[in-house]
Amino acid sequence: MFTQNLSAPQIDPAIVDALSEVCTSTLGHLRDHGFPRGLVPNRRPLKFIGTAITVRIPHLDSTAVHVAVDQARPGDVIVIEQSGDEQRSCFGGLVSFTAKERGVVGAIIDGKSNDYDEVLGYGFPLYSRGIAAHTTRIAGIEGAINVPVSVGGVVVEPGDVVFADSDGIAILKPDEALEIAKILKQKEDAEIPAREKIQTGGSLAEYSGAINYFNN
Ligand SMILES: O=C([O-])CC(=O)C(=O)O
Ligand SMILES: [Mg+2]
Repeated sequence: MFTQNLSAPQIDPAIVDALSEVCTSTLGHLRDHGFPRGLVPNRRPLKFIGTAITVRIPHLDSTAVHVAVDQARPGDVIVIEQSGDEQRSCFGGLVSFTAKERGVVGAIIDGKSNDYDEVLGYGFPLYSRGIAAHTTRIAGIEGAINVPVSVGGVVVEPGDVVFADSDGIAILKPDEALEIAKILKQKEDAEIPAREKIQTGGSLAEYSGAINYFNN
């Protein structure tokens, strides 16, 4: 069975601008959910922020990936669940080439990727569970586009904000993203005077508060 829902509205460009100033791991200091686990980037440095187009495929059949990538919009991120099959690749050179041509800014694949050198040559950034020669096929079995999916233990809904950089991936809701970006910027800016103080003999443990736990 194939399901195809319309793509969700795209995220406000102000979200992309605000998040491009900050790091995913700054959010990691502040909360514990929304970070897909076990996925690795195909290059570093890397950074992309965009609107999730989600795809769920069964282990063998990447029919829905090809259809979704064809229909992607500039600024989208393709987010793929492989129904628990982490070993096969559904995303190689031609899929990456097409995605890039459509203006897709990156991909998150809860499976492997292939055509490593070719994808690198296109400069197309993606996160996956690594590289594999064992791939999916166009088998016409089943698949779903723009349904909630699970990647690296995180539920991603169509229209969610995908915020990825060299440190990892964070999945945000559009209505929280601007406020989060502001908090992350404040936190990162606070490190500027801290670095200056440390250079002149100041204490890291005092800055972080760690010292408070060692005062006997
Ligand atoms: O065709 C696929 O599904 C994967 C692949 O090798 C490519 O994208 O070039
Ligand atoms: Mg190929």
